[in-house]
Amino acid sequence: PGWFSEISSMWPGEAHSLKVEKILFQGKSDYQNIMVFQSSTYGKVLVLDGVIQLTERDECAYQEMITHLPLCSIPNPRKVLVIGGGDGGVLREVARHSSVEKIDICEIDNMVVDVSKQYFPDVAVGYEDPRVTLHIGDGVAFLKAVPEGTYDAVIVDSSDPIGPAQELFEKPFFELVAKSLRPGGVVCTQAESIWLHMDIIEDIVSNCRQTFKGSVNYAWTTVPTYPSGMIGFMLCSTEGPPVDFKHPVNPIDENECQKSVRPLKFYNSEIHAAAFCLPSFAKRKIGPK
Ligand SMILES: NCCCN[C@H]1CC[C@H](NCCCN)CC1
Repeated sequence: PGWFSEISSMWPGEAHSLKVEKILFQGKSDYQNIMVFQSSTYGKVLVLDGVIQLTERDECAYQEMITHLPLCSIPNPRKVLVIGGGDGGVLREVARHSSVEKIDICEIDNMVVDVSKQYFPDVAVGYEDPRVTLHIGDGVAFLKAVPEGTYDAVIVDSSDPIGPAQELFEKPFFELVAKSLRPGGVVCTQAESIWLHMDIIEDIVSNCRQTFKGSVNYAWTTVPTYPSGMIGFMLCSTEGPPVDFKHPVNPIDENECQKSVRPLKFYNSEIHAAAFCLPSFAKRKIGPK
């Protein structure tokens, strides 16, 4: 009874609110405050330090796009690394790709994993796949220990630059990601909103263009419960076999009902291509040169 409002200095002067039926969990990990509540119209909601991470109703848009934009852009992804993504939703989506043999995930906060398994079983189902290995720790330290050229794809499913994920938006991290990828390997990172954080995005694009010598593209999707109703992604590839992110070479059929979980709710090949179309104000600043 009452309302949750997502008030943050990262989006001054605005706040998205959700009607609360019941608070289900409140706790504090070594890194952040964690809350779960039952909303009236978006299912259960996961909140970290007052910022909405996912809701049962619209998490499909984010988890499917951040996963299939990179994985459908290369012919045969085999080894995949997820940085962050402790809720398990990205793992659920990576598991749809039968070519994948190994899925490593490095999440800094074990409480996020435990809370997701308890309150969001349809999201945390990703942990049940036998190809998954969970590493609890800092993504930068993990990448420093990874042999060069290990992964075909890296997915950086982070929270926002204020908090534990701060370093995942800086150049040294992008350089470590580039080293961990094989030639023609791909990375997809959570890349904020062009309505709210164009300055941050310009820095990210600049750092990526210096670090990834293949292609660098910004894509986006709608997520009703993220501020400004959308979220972007940086799609980059390392030097090597060229990657054309706008044309998925490895399509995943939205009706393909593999042994794994439910059919895709959001992603398909048309929306993959459309995701790279930018409004003019954004094209000028972060569009292809
Ligand atoms: N697996 C879901 C994790 C969600 N990642 C992020 C959670 C915070 C959210 N803030 C949006 C801020 C405005 N761009 C972005 C996605």
